[in-house]
Amino acid sequence: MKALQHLNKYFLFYKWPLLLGLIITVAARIFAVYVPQYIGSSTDIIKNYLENNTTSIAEVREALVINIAFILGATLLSALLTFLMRQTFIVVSRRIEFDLKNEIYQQYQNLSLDFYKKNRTGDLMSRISEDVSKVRAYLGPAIMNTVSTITMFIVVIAYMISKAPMLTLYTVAPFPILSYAIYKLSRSINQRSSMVQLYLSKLSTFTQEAFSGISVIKSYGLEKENNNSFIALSNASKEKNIDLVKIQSFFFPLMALLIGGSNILVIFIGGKQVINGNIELGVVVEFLLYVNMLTWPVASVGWIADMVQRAEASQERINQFLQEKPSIVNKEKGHTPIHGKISFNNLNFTYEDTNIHALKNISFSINTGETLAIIGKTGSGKSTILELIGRLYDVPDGELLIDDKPITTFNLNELRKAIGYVPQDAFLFSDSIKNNILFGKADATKAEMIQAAKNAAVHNNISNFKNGYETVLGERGITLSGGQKQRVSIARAIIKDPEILLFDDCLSAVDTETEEEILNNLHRISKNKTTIIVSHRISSAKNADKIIVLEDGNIIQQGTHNQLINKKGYYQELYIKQLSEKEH
Ligand SMILES: Nc1ncnc2c1ncn2[C@@H]1O[C@H](COP(=O)(O)OP(=O)(O)OP(=O)(O)O)[C@@H](O)[C@H]1O
Repeated sequence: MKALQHLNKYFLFYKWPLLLGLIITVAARIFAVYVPQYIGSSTDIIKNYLENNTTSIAEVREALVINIAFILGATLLSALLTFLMRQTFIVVSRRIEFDLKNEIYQQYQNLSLDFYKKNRTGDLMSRISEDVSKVRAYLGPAIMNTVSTITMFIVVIAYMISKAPMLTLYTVAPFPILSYAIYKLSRSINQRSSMVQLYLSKLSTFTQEAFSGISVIKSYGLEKENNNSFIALSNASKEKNIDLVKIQSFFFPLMALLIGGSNILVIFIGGKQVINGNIELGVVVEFLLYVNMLTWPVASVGWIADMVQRAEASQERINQFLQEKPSIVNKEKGHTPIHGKISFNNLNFTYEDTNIHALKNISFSINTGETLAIIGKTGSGKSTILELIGRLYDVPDGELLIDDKPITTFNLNELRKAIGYVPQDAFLFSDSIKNNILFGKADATKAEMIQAAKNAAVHNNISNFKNGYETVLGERGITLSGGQKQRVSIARAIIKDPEILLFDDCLSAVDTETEEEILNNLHRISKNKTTIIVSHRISSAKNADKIIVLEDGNIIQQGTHNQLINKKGYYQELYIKQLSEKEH
């Protein structure tokens, strides 16, 4: 139960509704207990009338009517209170579920990039959905049923003992067996339903992949093979479902068997006591009703025990993530204005997970308002430089200075607000183009949005869509071409009007003419900004104030375009190669 202690703060927060729920539950159960008493008493009234005939039929009728009125009243009150009981406990459990999901999501947002590298997306999703659901089952049904069962037990058993102690003993004797049997059965059912869930998620992952990659499947003519794989998976899933149904079918027969056993005991032992004159017939009737009334709570002890165990395991998984500390810590909460000078001094960087030494003894500097181009073969460390400037990773070896101060001395939020970053794989949300651009600045005006799109040379494309900026992208909407995606992503960075602009090979999918147009626009709007352009193309780099050439994590050349084309080396070779490609 240690992991579940995390939920205590929520219990404390919702203590009043929970206390109310407790009072209501106790009251509901007390009223429910009255019903068998009146039924038992009515049986005795009829029995006495039939045996002795001392009372008149009018008196019997009157006594029965009073009893029926009490039965009705107690049932109605108990039903009303049971309704309120659910309203309090279940509603509180839903509220805590909501709070817990928010807590987890907020933690996900705070955690650094390395956390996402270490953990699979499916795992992140299942902890915030399935695990929270299991914890919710503990918060709602489990606690509600526990309170209800305990109350019912105390009230009913105390009453039964006061009426017929021996008969009570015989009546409750099979209960532990019932609880244990249901516990075992619930465990088995839950294990099997976990398997069913697992196969369900395998099936949905499979179909999702198949649909996303449908063009590959079709172009390779693999429809049949794909279909067969689906059938195999689907069959396995069906088997798991059948396994579950088999064990589920035991549930109600087992309950019926155990209730039947208890009923027989009550009739047998109670009947003997009635014959001996120890108790009235009405008591046997009452006990029969109590047995049936207690069966579900008794069964639920086993069910709840399993539910709590599962909730405990789930909460443990949730706590694991909640206790993770972000590897990038914001030490500075105050205002730290950024101008945009960036310096790397003897910087080394190794990715912890792969142990790849991505940057080796890197030193360069770029002043506010200047443009730096980074050229280099694939895997040479270009993106890593940009990620370090965005402080997606911290640098253990060497210096990374912004405005001549260590990057860690800046308020992390302000640093990231000061950066407009266009990643290599332009990611757009399944939302309208407008919202995708405004992601960079939520309160931007329409004119600002259009200007950003014009600067990114994508305004004309967007205007040609039927719904213009309202065009929805992604699964529900249209698919943009690679170049269009890149340009919307550039517009998103530009609209932010940041001090530092980082472009990671984001012009690779646009033609050279459009590239030229965007670069000219950037040159105009980034006069006071620091701009870094990562590219494989000389055309993107040639106008930069400074160019560095990377190879295998080392700076192998640096200078201006004119200096570098006149020096033997990678840049000159690339220049000649791309020049001749252009001419052909
Ligand atoms: N998140 C990561 N975790 C581990 N290793 C990484 C990670 N990102 C990059 N690397 C490795 O670091 C090296 C440099 O990668 P980087 O992405 O910086 O190169 P790049 O020059 O931008 O390449 P490209 O032009 O293909 O984008 C590569 O060997 C790469 O495999």
